[in-house]
Amino acid sequence: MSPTPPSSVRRVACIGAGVIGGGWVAHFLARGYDVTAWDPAPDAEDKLRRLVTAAWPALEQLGLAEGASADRLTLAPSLAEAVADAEFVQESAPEQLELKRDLLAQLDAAAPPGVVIASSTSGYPMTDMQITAATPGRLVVGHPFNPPYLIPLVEVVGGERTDRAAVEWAAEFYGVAGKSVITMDRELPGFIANRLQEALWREALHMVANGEATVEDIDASITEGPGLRWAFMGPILTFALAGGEGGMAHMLDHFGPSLKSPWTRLEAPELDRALRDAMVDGCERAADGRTYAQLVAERDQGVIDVLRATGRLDGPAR
Ligand SMILES: NC(=O)C1=CN([C@@H]2O[C@H](COP(=O)(O)OP(=O)(O)OC[C@H]3O[C@@H](n4cnc5c(N)ncnc54)[C@H](O)[C@@H]3O)[C@@H](O)[C@H]2O)C=CC1
Ligand SMILES: C[N+](C)(C)CC(=O)CC(=O)[O-]
Repeated sequence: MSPTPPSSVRRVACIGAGVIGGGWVAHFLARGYDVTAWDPAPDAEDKLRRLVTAAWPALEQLGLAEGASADRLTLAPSLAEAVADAEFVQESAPEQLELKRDLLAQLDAAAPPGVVIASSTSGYPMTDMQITAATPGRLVVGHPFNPPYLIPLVEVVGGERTDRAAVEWAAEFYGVAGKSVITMDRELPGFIANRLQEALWREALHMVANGEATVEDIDASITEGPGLRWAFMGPILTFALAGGEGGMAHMLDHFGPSLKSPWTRLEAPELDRALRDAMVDGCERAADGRTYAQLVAERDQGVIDVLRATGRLDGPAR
């Protein structure tokens, strides 16, 4: 597969430098890689450098790799120049299927042979994105979580035409680069975590649309409730404890019937203007005057505190 073993990679290209591409750039810089970025927006370089500057204090707290420096970021004038000598490519362009198809085909044409190209897509199966690429075997999904420089998880999965070796190479590379990897052996829309998040998200939208709960109530129901447990113990093992000494068996026998009630609605609500406005207004109230930059700094410190408190600064919890 790739001409470079995962542990020898030094040069990474990040294509698309918005919220997630910029987060990947910050992560790879902090891990000591040389990073070349490309983004067609005229103000992309300013925004990217601002994002990296804002993230750097958090990254310093986590501990920078030897030689890591924000000065090792280069903005390339073209897509082809960005990937010309890359040893790994991370694509983070907008979530539009046609755009991703064209872009991945262009990246495949321009990147050195065998170099693995990963897409940050939040839910498209690679099978649907790789159809126009000349050598689709090296295209994988590497789905991160916001911000990629702090949230360890990456979900790795290939498409029908992806070589198994590319999936294995990507999983190993992300591990070397400090990520916590789940490798999936089949494609699911939304992968694992977004499928779960979407269920919660849909229920939240229904509650706001129907005036059943406010944005603030919904957020507090997670941060003051199950979210505290989920930071270190997953939802399934957590629920096993709900069965007391009887564990999951008692939990299912006791609460299984309520699954049929059902508590959830799970059909996507109509995202009409009224619901959109209610969500936006609710978030403004919840932000309570804090700017985007203040919220990012608060979130970053919160994630670091949780990682530290759960002993995960040096690797994933197991
Ligand atoms: N925002 C999030 O929380 C997460 C997003 N993702 C995925 O990451 C990808 C990027 O999303 P965001 O960073 O949120 O979007 P964004 O809108 O913040 O950034 C997208 C960037 O792509 C650039 N762009 C536009 N056309 C392009 C092209 N043809 N080639 C390269 N770059 C192009 C834009 O100028 C912009 O800077 C999407 O696939 C999304 O699903 C994945 C995990 C979380
Ligand atoms: C909102 N989102 C669906 C793009 C989020 C993700 O894909 C992962 C995350 O960061 O929660």
